[in-house]
Amino acid sequence: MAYRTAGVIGAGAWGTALALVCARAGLDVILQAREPEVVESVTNRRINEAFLPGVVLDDRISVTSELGALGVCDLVLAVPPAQYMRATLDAYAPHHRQGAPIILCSKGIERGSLKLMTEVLAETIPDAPAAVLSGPSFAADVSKGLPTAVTLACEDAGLGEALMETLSGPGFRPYLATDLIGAEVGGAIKNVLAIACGISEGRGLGRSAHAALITRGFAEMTRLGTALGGEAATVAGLCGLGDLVLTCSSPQSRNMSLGLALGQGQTIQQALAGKRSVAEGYESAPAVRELARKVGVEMPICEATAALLAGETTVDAMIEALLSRPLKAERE
Ligand SMILES: NC(=O)C1=CN([C@@H]2O[C@H](COP(=O)(O)OP(=O)(O)OC[C@H]3O[C@@H](n4cnc5c(N)ncnc54)[C@H](OP(=O)(O)O)[C@@H]3O)[C@@H](O)[C@H]2O)C=CC1
Ligand SMILES: O=C(CO)COP(=O)(O)O
Repeated sequence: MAYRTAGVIGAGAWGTALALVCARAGLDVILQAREPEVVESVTNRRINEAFLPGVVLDDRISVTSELGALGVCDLVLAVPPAQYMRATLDAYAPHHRQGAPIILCSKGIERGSLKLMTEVLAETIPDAPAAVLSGPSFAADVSKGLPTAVTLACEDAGLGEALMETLSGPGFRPYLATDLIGAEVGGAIKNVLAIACGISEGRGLGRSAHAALITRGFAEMTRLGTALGGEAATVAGLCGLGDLVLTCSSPQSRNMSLGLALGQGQTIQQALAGKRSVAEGYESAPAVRELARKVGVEMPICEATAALLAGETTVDAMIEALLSRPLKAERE
């Protein structure tokens, strides 16, 4: 089918950047924002001052506070912070147009249930065809039209191909996958690892430690992804390794910059004070730790980061604990 109208749920930086991607691909877009201030800013000034300042939005994008307005959409991108995905989809469910695919674009694991976003979707809007869009993609870069490549995962390869073609544009290249789990795990875990890399950077541990954290972190991500039924090859793609490299390498990342602040000696309260934007690694870390334990997967970097974020340890004790772990074979 030809998709004409896209709905975007969540007008944070990423939802707004993805609305631009859809508009540039020739779709009419309805962007749903929870906050009246965002609706006002987009309606009257054509910018999202709160979450993506300085970027003029395409005329094809209209904004609404009403989830019900998305009932006419041929496809929907869900982009709230992961911990709000369930409540958001529950509220949207009665309005959803039968058969319209939902592309999950948030990166995280639900606390409490320890569920991935596709599982949350299956429990809230069970009939909706699901896809996952994830990869190295800063909203600021994408909104400027800078070249970006992401993974688009969909179990129905035909639908995935249609979505890939619909969303692609000169600066935006989705690559197709069929493994939803691998795609989701990569995006969720890289945020926790980026906090760890930020801590290392903030503490001045050097580039060698940074490379070691990325590599051993990637091993953790792969172990969890495969234990949950995902494929190692997916985790090694844009949605996993690609996003890990991006997020761990740039203070432009909210997660890495949170880690930087912690490594430089700020408390968590100080590091998060006054921030409206979400650091998903902080939000998902307890769920990642619990899930790893539940499925019996060793994830020492994520465990240590979760412990620090929970106030159970200090930066120095965290580093000491990681460096004094028993020596072992690299492939274990
Ligand atoms: N920013 C980026 O570069 C990228 C972000 N992502 C992912 O996209 C997701 C959204 O992040 P991002 O757009 O950056 O978010 P931002 O930090 O820019 O904005 C915060 C978002 O939280 C929403 N929000 C706040 N409180 C609630 C609530 N109670 N219920 C529902 N929504 C709420 C806001 O919605 P509202 O405006 O309606 O208040 C807004 O969309 C995250 O999972 C993130 O990891 C993925 C790739 C890139
Ligand atoms: O997911 C992202 C880039 O792919 C954005 O990372 P941050 O949420 O850490 O800013």
